Amino acid sequence: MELLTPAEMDRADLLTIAGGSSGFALMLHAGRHVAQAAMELAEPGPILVIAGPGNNGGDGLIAATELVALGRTVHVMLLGERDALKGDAAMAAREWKGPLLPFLTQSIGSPALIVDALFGSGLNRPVKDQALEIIEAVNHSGVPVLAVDLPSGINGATGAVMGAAIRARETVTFFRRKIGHLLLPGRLHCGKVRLVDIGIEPAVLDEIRPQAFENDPDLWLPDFPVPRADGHKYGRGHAVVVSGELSQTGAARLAARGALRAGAGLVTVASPRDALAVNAAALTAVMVRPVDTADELGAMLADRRFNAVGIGPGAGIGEATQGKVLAALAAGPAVVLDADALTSFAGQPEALFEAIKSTSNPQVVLTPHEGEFPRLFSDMSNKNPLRSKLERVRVAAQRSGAVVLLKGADTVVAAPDGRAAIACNAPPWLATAGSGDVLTGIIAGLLAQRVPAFEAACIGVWMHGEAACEAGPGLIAEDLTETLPAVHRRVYDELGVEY
Ligand SMILES: NC(=O)C1=CN([C@@H]2O[C@H](COP(=O)(O)OP(=O)(O)OC[C@H]3O[C@@H](n4cnc5c(N)ncnc54)[C@H](OP(=O)(O)O)[C@@H]3O)[C@@H](O)[C@H]2O)[C@@H](O)CC1
Ligand SMILES: Nc1ncnc2c1ncn2[C@@H]1O[C@H](COP(=O)(O)OP(=O)(O)O)[C@@H](O)[C@H]1O
Ligand SMILES: [K+]
Repeated sequence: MELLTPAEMDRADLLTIAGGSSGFALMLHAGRHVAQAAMELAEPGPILVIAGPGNNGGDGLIAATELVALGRTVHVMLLGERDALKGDAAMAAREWKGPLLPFLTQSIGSPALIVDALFGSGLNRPVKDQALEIIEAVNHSGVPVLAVDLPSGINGATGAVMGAAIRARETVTFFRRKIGHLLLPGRLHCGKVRLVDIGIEPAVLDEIRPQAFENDPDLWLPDFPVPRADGHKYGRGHAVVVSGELSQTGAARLAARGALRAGAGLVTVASPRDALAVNAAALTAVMVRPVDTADELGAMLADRRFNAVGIGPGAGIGEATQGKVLAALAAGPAVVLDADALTSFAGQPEALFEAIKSTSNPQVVLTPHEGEFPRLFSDMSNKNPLRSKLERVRVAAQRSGAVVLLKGADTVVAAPDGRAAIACNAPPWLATAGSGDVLTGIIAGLLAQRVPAFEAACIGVWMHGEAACEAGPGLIAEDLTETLPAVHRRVYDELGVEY
């Protein structure tokens, strides 16, 4: 499903109003949904609504009015003067007939639930002074919080904490989720996100054309590769994984098994001769082939049946790996570059980007983690607080000409054309040695089945996260390939494919 920036949400609002609805009607729907969620969440006892000076506060005041009508005791605190409210928020304030408590930490007390309607998508600077004190006091109170639209203090476009932010039990948001609900740290502040309909027609999206999506099957289901009844293994592609030296061959084997489990018809490990015996002894369904140099790899890949290559896990850092990367890009299969394949171009990323842009096959995926990413995009590290992870990855994709996948709990995949997907299905136990190697292999396996690069990266990330959920806590990288069949079955169920 599409993800919106606050600016895109404002356009959705304006297009709806231009179509004949009123802004206040949207606010009434929003406030009522918030009240409904509060009824479900609150234990018996009073409910405190903390309202801010804009329309987020307006939603809170409608919710407060509705909750009283539903028989609850409600207290309201307002930041600023009632008379200073404007537009729809001023109309909402006229609906609230009760008193307003002073905007002080002492007013919080110990309610059954706090409705956080302080700031939503209109947050435009770091919170300070009174608002900051209230946010911190709410977080310290231990009272469950229901956030309206966004936990106050979270930037809806970036997920950043602007000074301080509410930690909510649940967040009710309207029409479509915002990017800040998925990107960290925002996601961690939202609790469960409840998406409600407030009367905005999905048709407005035809005009807004959002380019960010949640990475879930809705986004790529038609591209999911399913073996054909009349097919054979050669029809499912032949992936190659490049192995490192004798002492570091395990990473390539993990990737190779990932490629096979992702559905590649055949997988071959291109192994240095001195590591051939160790690779051959540890592999069964995966084949091995001696390859020491970039020239040898190029010669092997001249056989176009090898249609996808994964390089990087355990490859070794330096000129030898650089050469193999350039040989793979020149040969024309789809390519996924990870780990050492990326680090080998640290300080000279232009050579890599040039090779990517001049390849005859534009299906190239880069899969850095946050440590590797600035080695290629030095001005785009996560130390730069002005750019969100989404923006950083989009810039990287545009600059490199490749699909870029930046790993983490909120893995972002972006294509050079601006499309981007944010994942939120990976459990924390996925952060374990070798799990990234398996991801490289899964993507290579999908590319071998001719899934386009953006979709291959998205499907790979999603399946990897699901495989980790399936394996559960205690997961080691080897488990991921073994739980992938259950993940395939789940996608088959969604596609209605019998098995
Ligand atoms: N769009 C839609 O379709 C719908 C939107 N709806 C709702 O409207 C919400 C957006 O409303 P919004 O635009 O009025 O912004 P909002 O979040 O209330 O904040 C703006 C106010 O806060 C202030 N302010 C900002 N930062 C501050 C700071 N750090 N510290 C202190 N003050 C700060 C800012 O002040 P100013 O910049 O003017 O000084 C202004 O007064 C959205 O989240 C959703 O809940 C729904 O009703 C349904 C339909
Ligand atoms: N906190 C987290 N929650 C969920 N997934 C995570 C988290 N941290 C890392 N991951 C995932 O774990 C994998 C680690 O990959 P990587 O850093 O390449 O490790 P390795 O090099 O050991 O294989 C990536 O898919 C990444 O997205
Ligand atoms: K809020």
